[in-house]
Amino acid sequence: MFGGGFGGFNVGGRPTMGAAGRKGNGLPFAGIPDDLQAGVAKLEAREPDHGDPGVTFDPVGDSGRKISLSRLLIGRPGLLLAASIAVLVETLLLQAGPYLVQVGIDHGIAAGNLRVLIVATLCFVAAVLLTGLATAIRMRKSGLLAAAATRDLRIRIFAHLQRMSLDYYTREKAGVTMTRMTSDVESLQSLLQDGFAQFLIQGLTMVVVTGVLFHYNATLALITLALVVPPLTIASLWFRHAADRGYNRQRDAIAAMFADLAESLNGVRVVTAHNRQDRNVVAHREVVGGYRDANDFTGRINAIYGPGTSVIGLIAMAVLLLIGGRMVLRGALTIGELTAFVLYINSFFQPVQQLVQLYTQYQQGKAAIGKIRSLLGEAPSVLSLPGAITLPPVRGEIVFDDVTFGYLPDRPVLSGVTLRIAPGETVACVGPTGAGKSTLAKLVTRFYDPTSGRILIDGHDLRDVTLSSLRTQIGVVPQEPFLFAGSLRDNIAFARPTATDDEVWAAVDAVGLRDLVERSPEGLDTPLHERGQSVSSGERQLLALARAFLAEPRVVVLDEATSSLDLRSELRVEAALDALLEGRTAILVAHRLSTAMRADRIIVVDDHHIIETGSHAELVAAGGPYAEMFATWAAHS
Ligand SMILES: Nc1ncnc2c1ncn2[C@@H]1O[C@H](COP(=O)(O)OP(=O)(O)OP(=O)(O)O)[C@@H](O)[C@H]1O
Repeated sequence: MFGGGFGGFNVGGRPTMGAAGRKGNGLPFAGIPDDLQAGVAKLEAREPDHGDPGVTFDPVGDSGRKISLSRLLIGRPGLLLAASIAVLVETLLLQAGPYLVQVGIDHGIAAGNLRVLIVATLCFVAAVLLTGLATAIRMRKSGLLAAAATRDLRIRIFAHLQRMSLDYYTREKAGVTMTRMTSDVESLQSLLQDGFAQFLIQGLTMVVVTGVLFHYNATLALITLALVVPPLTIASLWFRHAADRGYNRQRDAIAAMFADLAESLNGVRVVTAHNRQDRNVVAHREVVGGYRDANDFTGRINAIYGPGTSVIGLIAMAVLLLIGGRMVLRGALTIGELTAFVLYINSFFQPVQQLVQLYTQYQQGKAAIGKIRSLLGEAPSVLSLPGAITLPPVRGEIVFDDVTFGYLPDRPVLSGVTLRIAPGETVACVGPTGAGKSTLAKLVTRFYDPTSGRILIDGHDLRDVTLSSLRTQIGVVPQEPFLFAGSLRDNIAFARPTATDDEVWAAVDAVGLRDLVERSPEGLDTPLHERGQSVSSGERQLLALARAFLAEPRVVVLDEATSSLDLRSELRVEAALDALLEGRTAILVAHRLSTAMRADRIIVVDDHHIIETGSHAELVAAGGPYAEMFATWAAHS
């Protein structure tokens, strides 16, 4: 849309103010000149219409409608009906060929009637042309059906992933999740686009051909079926069983391959720095080997089943040539009928061959839909309860009431924690590595729910309020700030995309980033690279603070970055922090005691508990663990 091209945005299909028109950033936007209006209208008319996806985001849960292949198919009844009619016409017309050959031979050639021969030939050509037309219509309609169904499915999976809680992402590898969205959805798409239509065509062809065979000669038809049906049934039952196993194995192998690839790509810097490339290649060879084995297995079973059914068919054809030929010699069958019979038998076996291929495709689709269904069936562990209320604007009192929590049920990280943070108070949380400081912060933002006990904000249990109303009032600055590919402005205004330029600049100024923005070639519109690779680590921290500042939360939860900054950057971050925390309730997970010292109160977390609490001066005077930590720190700095 125009929004993308001009950096502006689009309301109701009309371009509105573009990037160039934003205050303090180049020339004022004067609108589209009259002489360009016609061109713009033309371009707009050519913009693709993506239609209504029919999927809305519900933060509480998935629509709950179980997905199945049949539901995906009947989701667009109009398209399905059109495609089915086209399939019917296509199949019937395809079978007209051998009949017209028989008429041409018996009533044209054998009877010496050129007119009949010409009419039969013309009918043949007409049938071929009409078949082509029906095929084109069928492909178009089923293509549309597949594209629409998989688009909806992709949006539904994406919405579900947005809803999932953090424990899901800890448990599941990103690559496996990516497989659901890519290869799984794609195998469904190819099944919907071509697979089902082919299933219908080939199945219908077999029925029509069987009828025609009986019409020509019931004895010969019975002999044909007796010859082919038993071995074909046995072969198909074996194949079905083997293919089920094979395709599930293949899907798992693809997921493992994606998972390994995604991890290597995400960790490329560490891999390079630690010279792990060769070992990674060896490890990847293992997973790719697993995928090769899975493919090899399915290839082997296809190689047995495909040619096996071919051989059955061809032997049957040879036997029928003999039996049918004798009937012709006895005068019980005409040559034309025998020719048509043999041609029809060929069109009886071709569908069998095709159905083999389709069965494979069907297995893949079924395996894929099973995996997608179980993903969609997984409920987020943290969700807004049915009666949850909207959290009214808070003063910012936070209470931990006898809170126990562990990522694994039998391994508590925090146990019986009780703590009250007054509105506007800044509490720093210190303690040894792995003591549970970040966990405490994650509980306040309700990334996880306590195993027992309650966390209250202004007297409301976090579980009794909606997640969105809670999180709009809590600003989170994570230990490793994540920046998205997009402009500086998009990243700063991430939590409040509707913020005005003045508000964005105020946040920029509050964290002392004006220099960076003014130095950047396109000011606030300067694009940032994926994950903020194009800015320094200190700048990333400041941008994260600006983002939290702009969101104007009542409560700030800040997990201090552990990366060390030079003195100047550290002073800038500290000043930015002061601006952000001013007048707000704050929980700081402090990795530097210099940060902790600035807080109103310090809590020391160790051994699953809060072991000390008080101001810096009080704790130093108490001579406990904090005083010890402080003495060590002071001696080394
Ligand atoms: N997602 C998780 N799943 C399982 N265990 C986890 C998870 N996150 C953290 N842990 C474990 O919980 C404990 C507390 O972790 P936490 O991140 O709260 O420590 P911390 O005090 O913030 O440490 P640091 O100072 O290193 O940031 C650690 O033993 C850690 O291994």
